[in-house]
Amino acid sequence: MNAPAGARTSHAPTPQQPGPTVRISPINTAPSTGTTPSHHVEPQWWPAPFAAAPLDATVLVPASKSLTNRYLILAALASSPSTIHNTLISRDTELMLNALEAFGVQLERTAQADGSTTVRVVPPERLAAGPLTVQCGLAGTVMRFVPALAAVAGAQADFDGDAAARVRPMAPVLDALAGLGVQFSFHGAPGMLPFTMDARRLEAGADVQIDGSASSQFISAMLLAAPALPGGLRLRAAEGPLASPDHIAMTVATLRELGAVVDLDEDGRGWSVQPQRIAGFTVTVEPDLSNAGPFLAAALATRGVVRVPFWPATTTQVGGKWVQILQAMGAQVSLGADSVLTVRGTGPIRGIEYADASELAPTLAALCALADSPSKLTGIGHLRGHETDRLAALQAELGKVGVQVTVTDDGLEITPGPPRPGDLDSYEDHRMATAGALLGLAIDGVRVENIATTSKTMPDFPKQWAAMAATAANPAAEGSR
Ligand SMILES: O=C(O)C1=C[C@@H](OP(=O)(O)O)[C@@H](O)[C@H](O)C1
Ligand SMILES: C=C(OP(=O)(O)O)C(=O)O
Repeated sequence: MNAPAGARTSHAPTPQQPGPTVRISPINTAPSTGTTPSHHVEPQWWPAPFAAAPLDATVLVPASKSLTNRYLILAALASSPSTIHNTLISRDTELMLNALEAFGVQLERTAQADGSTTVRVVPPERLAAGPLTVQCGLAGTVMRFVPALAAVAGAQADFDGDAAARVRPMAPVLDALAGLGVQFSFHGAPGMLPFTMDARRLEAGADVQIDGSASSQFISAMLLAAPALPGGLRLRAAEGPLASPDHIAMTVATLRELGAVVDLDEDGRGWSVQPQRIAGFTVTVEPDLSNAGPFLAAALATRGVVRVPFWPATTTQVGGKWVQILQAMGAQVSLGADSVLTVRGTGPIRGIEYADASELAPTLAALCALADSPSKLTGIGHLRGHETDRLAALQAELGKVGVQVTVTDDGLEITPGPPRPGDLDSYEDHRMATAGALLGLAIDGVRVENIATTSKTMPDFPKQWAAMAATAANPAAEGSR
């Protein structure tokens, strides 16, 4: 992964010919009305497709949110233009693209013949220092990563997001930036959105300590900005568990891939990043392996076959762990020389004990709900601060379909029972919505509220899910992009 700066790094096939440059209509980034408590909206119920027979589908999964938003931040900080092939276009990445434009970054989108989008990122000589406004929606990567970018820009910036974003933890990354001389004024609860920051007196950092127990994104934010900070950065995690450690490793790998020099302390809890201007780069974003999860799990849930093309041979995505997880739960999994991952469900689903599932947890919990034995998920206490309190949400929603869920200090114990139909709430949480879809595939009579919330990372989810489910009735049909 240690390619020289500016090297082409290829993860998935690069679109062959650039198509015409067009302005692609942006995904709606406005808060959905359901997040505004004062505004009553009728719930939109989506009848989840039920598969009465095994699936036989191939699903083209769109690009990774986590990699797209990391590459976008690093392209904004680069010394020359970058080209990001297979950029994810979804609510979270539109919010990031909008934020970059506020800092004077020029973006040129090209629609490719294969349906993917290439974004050329042209950073300004100096990032704009505002005053400017950043709308974070419910995107953790925007609300945590962009304040660090604003610090590097020496900017004055207002940050806000959805109602649900205003209760997501922020303080550790803001404290770390305050340690570098950034000033904050909070307009709601201290340490939370909305706030105004003033980074005009940014200082070179000595050692910075950061609490990484509520989200890995605090550490990732500081590391992504680190090469551009005066003097680089020496960062140590404070005592306590590290949330979603795979995402920190992804950040380090992405920085190194683009030529940054990052040294890791022996205990894995400290990072030294040298100051440097990263050169512009060309990359192709991998498919989102976390979003592949519900589709792959569907093979197990229906004792069918699901294939995902362009599966990377090696990856830093936590979703790469689906291979081991699904095998442990009873699936046959193979990765062909053609990079197609094939998952086959042939028998009952086995329960699992699993640590650090991170963003895979809602889908995994739904699969555990369909198993023939209990499961235990640990290392996910911090999911209380995700798009919603996912531990409470999973307990409530799995309970509706007959599953007993105990919430522990750092996870969930899941004991399946006789399944029953139910109406499942999604809490403005894309992964609760996709977990509901998976349950509905196996349990007849499930409806999911506000399936459109999947636009956070996968706007075509309902269409692709329906196409996959339709292969149960007609084994010749293929799930389509
Ligand atoms: O850096 C990232 O891209 C992410 C880090 C993780 O956040 P947490 O550490 O808050 O779990 C993950 O859950 C989120 O979906 C994406
Ligand atoms: C936790 C998630 O998102 P975010 O990047 O908003 O934290 C997620 O996608 O599961």
